[in-house]
Amino acid sequence: MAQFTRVSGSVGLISLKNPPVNALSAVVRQGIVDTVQRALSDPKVKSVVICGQNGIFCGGADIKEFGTAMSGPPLVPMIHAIEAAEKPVVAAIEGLALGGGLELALGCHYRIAHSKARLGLPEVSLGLLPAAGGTQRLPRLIGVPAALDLITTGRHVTAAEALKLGIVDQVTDHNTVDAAVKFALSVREHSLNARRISNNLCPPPSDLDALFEGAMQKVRQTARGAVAPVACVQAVRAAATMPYTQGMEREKELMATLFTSGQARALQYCFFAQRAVGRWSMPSGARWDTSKPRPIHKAAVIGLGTMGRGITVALAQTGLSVVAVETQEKQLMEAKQAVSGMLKRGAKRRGVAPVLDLVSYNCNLQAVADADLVIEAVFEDMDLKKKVFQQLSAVCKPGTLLCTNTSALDIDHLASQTPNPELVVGMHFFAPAHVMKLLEVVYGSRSSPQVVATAMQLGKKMGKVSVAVGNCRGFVGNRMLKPYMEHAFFLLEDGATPELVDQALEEFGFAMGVFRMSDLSGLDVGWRVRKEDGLAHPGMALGQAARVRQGRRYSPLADLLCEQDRFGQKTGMGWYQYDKPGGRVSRPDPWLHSFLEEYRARHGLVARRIDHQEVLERCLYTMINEGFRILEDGIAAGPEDIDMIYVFGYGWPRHRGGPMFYAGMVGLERVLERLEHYHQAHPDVPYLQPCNLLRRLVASGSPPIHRWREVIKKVRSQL
Ligand SMILES: CC(C)(COP(=O)(O)OP(=O)(O)OC[C@H]1O[C@@H](n2cnc3c(N)ncnc32)[C@H](O)[C@@H]1OP(=O)(O)O)[C@@H](O)C(=O)NCCC(=O)NCCSC(=O)/C=C/CCCCCCCCCCCCC(=O)O
Repeated sequence: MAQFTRVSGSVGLISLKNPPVNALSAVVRQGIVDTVQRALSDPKVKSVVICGQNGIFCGGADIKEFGTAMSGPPLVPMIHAIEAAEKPVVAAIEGLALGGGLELALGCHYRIAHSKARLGLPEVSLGLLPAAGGTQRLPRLIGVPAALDLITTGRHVTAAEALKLGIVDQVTDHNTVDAAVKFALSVREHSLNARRISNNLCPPPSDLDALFEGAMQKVRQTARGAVAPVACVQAVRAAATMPYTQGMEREKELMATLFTSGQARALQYCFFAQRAVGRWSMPSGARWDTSKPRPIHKAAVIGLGTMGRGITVALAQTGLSVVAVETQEKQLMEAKQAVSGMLKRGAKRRGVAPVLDLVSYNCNLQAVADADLVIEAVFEDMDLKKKVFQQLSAVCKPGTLLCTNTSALDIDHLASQTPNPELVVGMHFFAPAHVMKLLEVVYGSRSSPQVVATAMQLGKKMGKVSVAVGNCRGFVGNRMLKPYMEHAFFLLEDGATPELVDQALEEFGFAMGVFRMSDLSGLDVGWRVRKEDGLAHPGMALGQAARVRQGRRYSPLADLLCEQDRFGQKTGMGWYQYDKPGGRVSRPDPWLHSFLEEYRARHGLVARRIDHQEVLERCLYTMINEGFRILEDGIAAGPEDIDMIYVFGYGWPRHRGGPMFYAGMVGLERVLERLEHYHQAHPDVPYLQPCNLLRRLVASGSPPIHRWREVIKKVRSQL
């Protein structure tokens, strides 16, 4: 709703009230329409201030309403009426003015912001564009280049930047509403014509065509198939080339195509899913709102390889004091230099002082004795990790949380090495750990809810999207990666090339195709795991049973490359070739193509034409099938958990919502039918066998994703 009061004799104060962010719901819009009308018709009111309650101006349109039938007064005429008012209207911007909130402010004649406020038009990240006049008013106010930047990236700006750009007229460190009221009193007699942004022309850029071509090229390169950034450029172009009324028509037309698109639905799903994963639960019934995190003042990191260094940086940047431990002096000094460099660069980027003093370095494990939480990040080797856990149990003060950064190992087994398994939890970071947004918090069968809550809260403080998952081989992310990668290998056997598979996946929107990703992370990582599992050892790939292991289809292709030291980028060759070891730019490798031909000939395989659809179906549907198994097993509480893990940790295109959301978009019947088809063709690949939960969802009429949990619950209760 919106409240009206008269203050300082002649200022009508309209206050938006819709906690937590004063989103412009139907009720709020109606409230604004009513109160503006009241202010304009009251002869005692000479000027108007619009503000938001609880220190927040407005977080924009109510995203929850997007999926429902529109009701209440529409935003565009509401903002036009404000702009057309004959009394000066001033926006008092505290906290946030985002999306429709900023568009409302742009319809006002003046804008006063608090110095701590943030402003932006983030609609693009919801698959939309600022369709309440934002694409037409902002370029007229601040010029095309700056408007293109804000609208196509959706980035928020500080009040200081907003002042510099010309979005706001004044910034205050004091009470914003008081400042706005004072300002409103001072301008009550002023002429408003020049203050109505829609009356003005866009400042003409020097070379319009080149500017928009450049902008279009940039968004196409970075958007990975997302359509909203492209529509944003088109809408701003309309502002630069058309009269306001026509520009508004174009804005509306472009918005109409986006509004009902699958991409907008996917991105809005991601917005809510990202928040939903914070409301975690465990199969025991423990939950986020009943489990209190423990205070952490001092943390420790054991093992300062790539992961340990990134974790140290991420922890220190939250303001925690960190003890970083590496057993060898030389490695410790190298790590110190690397961590200090990362902290300095990070601080420079964020315009703050580096927190070098928060990190102390030590070769002696005894130094962690008074830490509240220890993250072990030594080499991925169970025996080594067990030893570290035993030592930590002897050294740490009672009650210290013991966390392991493992990507697949058994948390329960590690916990059993300590006298207090309830204090053990997995914290699976993604490289580089100070940059990547995902954290899998892995609870074991005995992890206490309080420990899970602490790890989740720490993840949040580090700026991560933390997802609580159960303990199984590979947890969620890597467990689903296995069938995905395995299928990519099978596709090579069947006739594809790494380039073809990667192209299909990159056109789908993945940041990187599976083979390019494998070259980046190193083929030796998976090889070591397969050797430990008894699936690979030298010579095995050549024998009679080369393509069958443990009773199922197996592709030894990756093992054969490893046997030739083709570990990917680090050795300058893998699925692709590179200029030099450590090179980043991949090129197709003729050697690899001949190798594949010889391999197929040796095994009597006849290459056939594989198209992009087959690549996507086989790679993605097996991955999705495994996702359903994960839900069935209770390893993830809901599909949102899986989707956020893939969006934030594995380069899944956000505008496709995550693998489980994508399955719903494709249609669960279709996914089931294709899995059945491929399983019939490849009965020796168990991953292709559609899982029970998928069948049950289809049998239940393929409910929308927000209703899957009901079916999941039933399936789990029958296990
Ligand atoms: C920065 C934030 C605002 C706050 O962040 P933080 O403090 O960390 O808190 P959160 O946990 O994120 O949020 C707290 C809770 O608030 C909920 N929330 C936040 N913002 C919104 C919102 N805008 N709407 C609804 N709910 C919101 C959030 O979910 C949390 O709830 P819960 O605790 O999880 O329950 C941060 O939240 C943030 O970034 N928010 C999003 C800001 C944003 O993106 N704003 C822009 C919204 S889109 C917009 O404004 C669009 C405007 C133009 C609309 C024009 C309409 C014209 C329609 C034309 C249609 C033509 C089509 C015709 C088709 C046809 O023909 O049929």
